[in-house]
Amino acid sequence: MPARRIRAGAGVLLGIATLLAREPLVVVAGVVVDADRVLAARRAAPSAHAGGWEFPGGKVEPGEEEDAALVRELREELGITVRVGERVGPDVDLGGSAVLRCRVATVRSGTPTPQAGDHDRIRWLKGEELTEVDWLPADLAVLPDVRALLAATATAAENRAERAHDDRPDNAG
Ligand SMILES: Nc1nc2c([nH]c(=O)n2[C@H]2C[C@H](O)[C@@H](COP(=O)(O)OP(=O)(O)OP(=O)(O)O)O2)c(=O)[nH]1
Repeated sequence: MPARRIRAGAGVLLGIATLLAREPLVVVAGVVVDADRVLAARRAAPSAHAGGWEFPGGKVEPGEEEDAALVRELREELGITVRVGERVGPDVDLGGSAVLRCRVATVRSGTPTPQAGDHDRIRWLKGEELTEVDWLPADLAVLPDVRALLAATATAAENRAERAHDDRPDNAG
């Protein structure tokens, strides 16, 4: 093989290796919604984060899909099985080449209950209650998008209820 082609191939490999090396660690967190409310969890550990409220989740392990990681974390931490949906808000820099990435989730089974000592309280919050808890700093960047999501969900539910009301035979014009 000519030296020029070997050098080109090595360059491509180096480029890929550099890109992989720069891939940040993703902490995937669930914006678990139920109608017009979202689930918030208070961290019990480690001490640097204890007392701070967050969207529950954890680190995506090497080779693991992001949504599978979120399903695993919420099962371990809260004993629920979730369906994972779209991303919410921006990736938030956590320092040390890690980012917080939030995804919508809905509960398929179970009732959220702190399991593994990671959390000591949970709350279901409406949009107007989001400021009632002391969020971890990174999560503040996601709150406007969470508020918008809850507002959109509430509007969609109202529209569905109105349509159902209009469709009832006794309301037919
Ligand atoms: N899960 C989660 N972590 C957050 C949020 N906001 C925030 O700054 N973090 C930080 C706290 C931690 O330093 C890091 C996530 O670590 P973690 O302890 O939840 O992850 P993990 O369950 O995989 O941890 P471990 O296996 O290493 O114990 O991200 C958030 O909303 N959810």
